[in-house]
Amino acid sequence: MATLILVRHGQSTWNAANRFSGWVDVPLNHVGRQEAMQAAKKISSYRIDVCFTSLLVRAIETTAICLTEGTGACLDKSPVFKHDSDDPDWHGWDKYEGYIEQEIPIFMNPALDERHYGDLQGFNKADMAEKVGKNIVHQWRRSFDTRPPGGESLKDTAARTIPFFQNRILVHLKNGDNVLVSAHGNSLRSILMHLDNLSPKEVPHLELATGIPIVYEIDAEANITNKVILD
Ligand SMILES: O=C(O)[C@@H](CO)OP(=O)(O)O
Repeated sequence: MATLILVRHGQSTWNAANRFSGWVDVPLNHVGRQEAMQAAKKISSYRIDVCFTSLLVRAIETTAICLTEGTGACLDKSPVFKHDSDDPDWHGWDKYEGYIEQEIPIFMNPALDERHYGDLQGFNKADMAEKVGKNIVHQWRRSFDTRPPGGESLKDTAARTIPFFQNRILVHLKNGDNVLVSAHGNSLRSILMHLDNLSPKEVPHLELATGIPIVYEIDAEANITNKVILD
């Protein structure tokens, strides 16, 4: 038996500004770091053996905060990877009581990057809906096989996330390793569609909140025996 924890990164600066992000490497904002902290507390009772995340800092930073076991490490210093090195208060993780003894591998892979939003990246979602129509924007954002202009559909995203899940993540779960995956709204929607066996008609209704862990219990034959959303 193994545990798979999926968590969408905390709120980013462009989530707060309602802008299409995609592959634009925007960081968490203060709310997002607090959300990641809350996620860390919620999952602190689980042993994490291995992590997978994307190459985008909002997911990487969420992973790091999730591994602090809810101690609050690094919160006031984030963006944790861009702290001011001559900051007199900063001297690394050992400053925090939540220092983790266990070494946990973190694999960062572009297969888990958010869906590419093509020509929409950077634009405000409400403005775009005003310009081209709410239904078209909803199709771009939530349908399975409608591509945003110059971008990826959810189907395109699944074409990279599902093979990665099957070839790189599932092997750990079958070995009994507990896995944390911190990624993005749509890269995770494509994985949940696979795990929950959702149809292309059902998946447009699937929404993932920022920073809310979704926990699956998986047996040695890779069957899902339980699912819980820690909201
Ligand atoms: O802008 C994005 O990259 C995504 C996730 O934030 O937005 P949406 O939820 O609209 O697909």
